Amino acid sequence: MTTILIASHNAGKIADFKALFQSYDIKVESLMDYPELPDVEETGTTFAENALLKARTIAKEAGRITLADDSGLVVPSLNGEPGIYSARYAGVHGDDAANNAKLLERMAGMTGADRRAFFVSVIAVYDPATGDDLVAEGKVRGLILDEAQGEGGFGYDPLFYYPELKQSFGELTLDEKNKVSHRQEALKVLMNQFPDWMKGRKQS
Ligand SMILES: O=P(O)(O)OP(=O)(O)OP(=O)(O)OC[C@H]1O[C@@H](n2cnc3c(O)ncnc32)[C@H](O)[C@@H]1O
Ligand SMILES: [Mg+2]
Repeated sequence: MTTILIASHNAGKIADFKALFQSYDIKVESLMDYPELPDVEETGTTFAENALLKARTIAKEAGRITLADDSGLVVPSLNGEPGIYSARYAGVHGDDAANNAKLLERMAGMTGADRRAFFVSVIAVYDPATGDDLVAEGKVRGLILDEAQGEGGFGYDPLFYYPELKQSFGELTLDEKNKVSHRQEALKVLMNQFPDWMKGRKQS
């Protein structure tokens, strides 16, 4: 079976990809499986720059085709916050509870259309043998709730209300989220546009 390396330490994101890649019959490995690989500092100013930075750095270190996702929540009424800083919005990287609390605080008093938000995922793949890369983007629109709903998912999922299903992402199962999420859309675009890339190449 083909295996793809995902340049991520985020358990929630990795779980999303493991499930998403099942339909392509591709096995997923991540930085959790390779503690010797470095942490990549996200110094880019856009999701795409950071996704490419992570994919390229790890691909070169590992000597393998590598995929990275840079993603986040964008709230237009907060001028795009938390955006590329989503994982470290409240200061500590990966502290979901603190990030969610900060978001609610920043949105206190906002109602109606001001609570609109969207998730973005930019996925980059890099081939260290050729220097080729691929980039694709997905988005999903929703509203930020006044308080958390549901225990599922990760990150901002319990605060992200998805009107089409009348539930928050935190209330959805992994499979339900993976049918509509920004991440599945980005991956679908990537796989449709470049079928040879991951479908055809034999890894490991
Ligand atoms: O860089 P890696 O190691 O992949 O892990 P990370 O958590 O730092 O990942 P990002 O830099 O891409 O930051 C993404 C943040 O955006 C938020 N986020 C992204 N996708 C999400 C999703 O599907 N559900 C909820 N929150 C999400 C969440 O706070 C993530 O930590
Ligand atoms: Mg990160």
